[in-house]
Amino acid sequence: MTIHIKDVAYTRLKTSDLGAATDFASRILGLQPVERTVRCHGFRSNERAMTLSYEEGNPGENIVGFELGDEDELDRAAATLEAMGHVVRRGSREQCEQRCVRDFIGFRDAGGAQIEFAVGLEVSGNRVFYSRDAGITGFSHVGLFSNDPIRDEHFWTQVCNARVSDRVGELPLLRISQIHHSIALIPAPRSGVQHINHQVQSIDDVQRSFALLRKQNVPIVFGPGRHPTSGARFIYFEGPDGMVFEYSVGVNEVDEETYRERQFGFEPTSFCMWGAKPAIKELTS
Ligand SMILES: O=C(O)c1cccc(O)c1O
Ligand SMILES: [Fe+2]
Repeated sequence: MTIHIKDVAYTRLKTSDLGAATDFASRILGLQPVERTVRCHGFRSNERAMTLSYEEGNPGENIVGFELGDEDELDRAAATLEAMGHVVRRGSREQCEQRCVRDFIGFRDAGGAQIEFAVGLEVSGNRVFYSRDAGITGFSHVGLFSNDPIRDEHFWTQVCNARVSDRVGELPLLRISQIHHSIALIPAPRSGVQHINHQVQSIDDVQRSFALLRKQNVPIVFGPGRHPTSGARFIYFEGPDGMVFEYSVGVNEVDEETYRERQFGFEPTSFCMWGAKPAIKELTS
């Protein structure tokens, strides 16, 4: 039975310098700090209590969490994954509290990426109070490294409910709702989170952040530009430990009845229709 993912929910990032990482998440990225223990700092970007966290550890060991419908769905997902040979861990009470969820399971996908499926994601009664006026409207998608995009696309689309919206060369953009994509699989000889996308309100916000990032000497690795695939106007920049962050606006919605996946060539114009060239090695070679 298909694992029905509702949404991408959170990323949990590890860093060797917690101070610098949390400073970046609030002062540059602009998220709202919400929880702070000695070892772990949480942030929010939408109605949910927590959508991103930093803790001390090996930066390669990041986690991405997805929302499932309910506990039955979670149990079925655990059974499906175990039948496929994955080792599935149930979240402890403490781990659930850290994530602001009622329950979750964690496993490594075939390429070794740490994935979590969670239910009962806590929502905050207070609207988000962003640390800076970046115009963020929410957490929207993740790029995941994949050392075998065909295998991983099969997992997300056959074992789970994702659909292919577009492919750029071997790089599939996968949707789990009407939004053009929530997961991008980036071919690379490694695993884990490659980039984290937040939507912003307008092209003005993209341009304002471009100026701010330059002033703050944050490496801009792509854009400002416009993706011909999703239609979004974007800018990508590099955060702590080499993690790439993207702001974008205007991601197309897909009509499930009439949409047909498209194949783009693996070339710069497929990533940006304005002529910007990515300084991200996985998007160039
Ligand atoms: O928005 C997109 O279409 C897109 C395409 C390639 C790579 C990305 O990160 C994207 O967000
Ligand atoms: Fe993206």
